[in-house]
Amino acid sequence: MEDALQLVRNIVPPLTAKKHKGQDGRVGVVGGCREYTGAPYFAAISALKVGADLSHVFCTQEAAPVIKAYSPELIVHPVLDSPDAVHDVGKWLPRLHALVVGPGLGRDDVLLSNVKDILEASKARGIPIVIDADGLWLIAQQPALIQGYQKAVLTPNHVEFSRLSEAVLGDPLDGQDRRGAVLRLSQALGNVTVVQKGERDVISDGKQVLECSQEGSGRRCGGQGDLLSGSLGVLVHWALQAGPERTDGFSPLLVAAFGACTLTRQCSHQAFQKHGRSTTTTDMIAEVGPAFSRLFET
Ligand SMILES: NC(=O)C1=CN([C@@H]2O[C@H](COP(=O)(O)OP(=O)(O)OC[C@H]3O[C@@H](n4cnc5c(N)ncnc54)[C@H](OP(=O)(O)O)[C@@H]3O)[C@@H](O)[C@H]2O)[C@@H](O)CC1
Ligand SMILES: Nc1ncnc2c1ncn2[C@@H]1O[C@H](COP(=O)(O)OP(=O)(O)OP(=O)(O)O)[C@@H](O)[C@H]1O
Ligand SMILES: [Mg+2]
Repeated sequence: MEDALQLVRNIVPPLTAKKHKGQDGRVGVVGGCREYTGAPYFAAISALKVGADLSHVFCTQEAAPVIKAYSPELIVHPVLDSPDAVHDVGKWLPRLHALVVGPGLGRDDVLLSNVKDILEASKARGIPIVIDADGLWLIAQQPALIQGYQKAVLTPNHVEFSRLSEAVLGDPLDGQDRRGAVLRLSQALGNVTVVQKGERDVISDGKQVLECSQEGSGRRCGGQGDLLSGSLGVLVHWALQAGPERTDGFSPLLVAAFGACTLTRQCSHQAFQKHGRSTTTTDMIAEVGPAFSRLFET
């Protein structure tokens, strides 16, 4: 654990007067619909709190004013259900360092079809993509969408992992061998990085397996996974920018994923110490700064 933490510290960019706004990360979150506005907000604000300079949300028209009202810090585009959705998101892609696809996306067929085309356009540009929540639903329907794309990280929870495993390997989940199951899924997807969240988080790029057992808390309130995927959006950019020499031969995406898991669990731990059973994801987001300093700036 300590060795892997050091690798995360190695990818954190220094804060200097020589940089301009945007250099430490412009992240886009694709998600947010009538039912779910909290999830894309949690992901996008977490990216900012970890250290991205700009955080965009691409959501449906209806969700946009709600998400804007949560925070003046987010740039919110009400485009995902428009007939020109792919064009409207596509014109921002050249300016984005990473995309987080899925938090609060929902499962509407029109939205998923737009997201499919957005994924294709992002891959063509080589943009790193974190796929979570309903984005993983889409991947379970069409694994070919992400097959072999080495700049993708999937962040399934228990149920999402079983669904993917069934779709890709035809296997019901083997609960006994989580490391083997994650390794196999990653290999079958052509070395896409997979983060299986749970009591311990198991991470693999199809070659190596890391486990994160940082102390979290017993609270299982919704939104913690969104904090993880949003944080990972920034860390993936930082890790790729730092390159494999700073990650000691480990895949940069593996190191970024380990960082996001450790950070999320530490936020949960710190928030729980203050708020106990009433802890919510908003309390965890308030801990991102202190948790980050404690883990990665020592
Ligand atoms: N505030 C917001 O806007 C938030 C919005 N969110 C958004 O919601 C959308 C749907 O996402 P989702 O994760 O709720 O997925 P879904 O497939 O409906 O599965 C839910 C069911 O799966 C089960 N289950 C879950 N974990 C399990 C486990 N470890 N082990 C075993 N079972 C487990 C459990 O089933 P049950 O216990 O009821 O049988 C649970 O009810 C997505 O867009 C997401 O981003 C969330 O991000 C939260 C905050
Ligand atoms: N049993 C557990 N014990 C400790 N930590 C856990 C446990 N299950 C999940 N976590 C942690 O909670 C965070 C979110 O994981 P979870 O499985 O709840 O994601 P999720 O279901 O996608 O969340 P969301 O509600 O945001 O969709 C991860 O950092 C994970 O490490
Ligand atoms: Mg989730």
